[in-house]
Amino acid sequence: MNVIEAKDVWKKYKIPHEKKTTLFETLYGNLKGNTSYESFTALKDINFTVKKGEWLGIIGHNGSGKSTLLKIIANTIRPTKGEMKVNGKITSFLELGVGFSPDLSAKENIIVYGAVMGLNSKEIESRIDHILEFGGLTRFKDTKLKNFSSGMIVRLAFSTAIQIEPEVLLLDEVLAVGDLDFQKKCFEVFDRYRSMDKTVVYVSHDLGTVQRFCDKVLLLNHGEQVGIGDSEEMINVYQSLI
Ligand SMILES: Nc1ncnc2c1ncn2[C@@H]1O[C@H](COP(=O)(O)OP(=O)(O)OP(=O)(O)O)[C@@H](O)[C@H]1O
Repeated sequence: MNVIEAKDVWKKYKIPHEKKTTLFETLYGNLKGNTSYESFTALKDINFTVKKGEWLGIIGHNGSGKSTLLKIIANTIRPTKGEMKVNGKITSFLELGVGFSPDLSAKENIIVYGAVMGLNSKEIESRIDHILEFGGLTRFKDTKLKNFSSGMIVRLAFSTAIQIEPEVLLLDEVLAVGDLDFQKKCFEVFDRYRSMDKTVVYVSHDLGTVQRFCDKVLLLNHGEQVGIGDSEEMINVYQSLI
């Protein structure tokens, strides 16, 4: 069964030409209607499928369109052309951090997120301690998120996401924010996910983990799909582009 299906997906962004630095310039420019836009194509004709239980890696240089593609899968942005179909309860790592509220404590954010993901209060309660422990954040359970470092927020986001156990998980550079201890814990979870038939889309510059965990890899270059296939083969193609 295909969990994710991308068909002829294109994404174009509109980039304003003039740089407006003040509110007056922005309003005045808009009134005059003289803002000109340039179209930038971030993704060109992307096609792939991901089956249940498969791990798809997405690799490519900075700006090649990886995060844009992940956002389209997560349905936070829409493709300009084409179609992205997703079957299953999806947790986007990108969205998760964004959904957190800075004025709530770590514990309160977990409760809100769990409720949004459809868990009842008993199910949430039983997971809170483990989530905080996994993220190394037990001491900070009553601290408001606005007092967290960006790394702590990402750790809380990831720990919450994996405990909620989504069917499809989108991961963007999760390991980049953690220390070695956190990375080790992530690998344990990744191993568990692989044995549990979870579907994962993993965007990373860390080619070692991509090769270790992904069944297949999509290589992007300047928004174009260079290829999709065997992880080792695609990593070799990527390295030959450098
Ligand atoms: N909202 C936006 N408006 C205009 N251009 C954008 C927007 N978001 C992304 N882009 C452009 O689209 C291109 C692809 O960006 P994207 O973030 O998807 O790349 P990436 O492969 O994830 O990069 P990185 O490896 O640096 O995270 C970049 O050139 C970026 O500047």
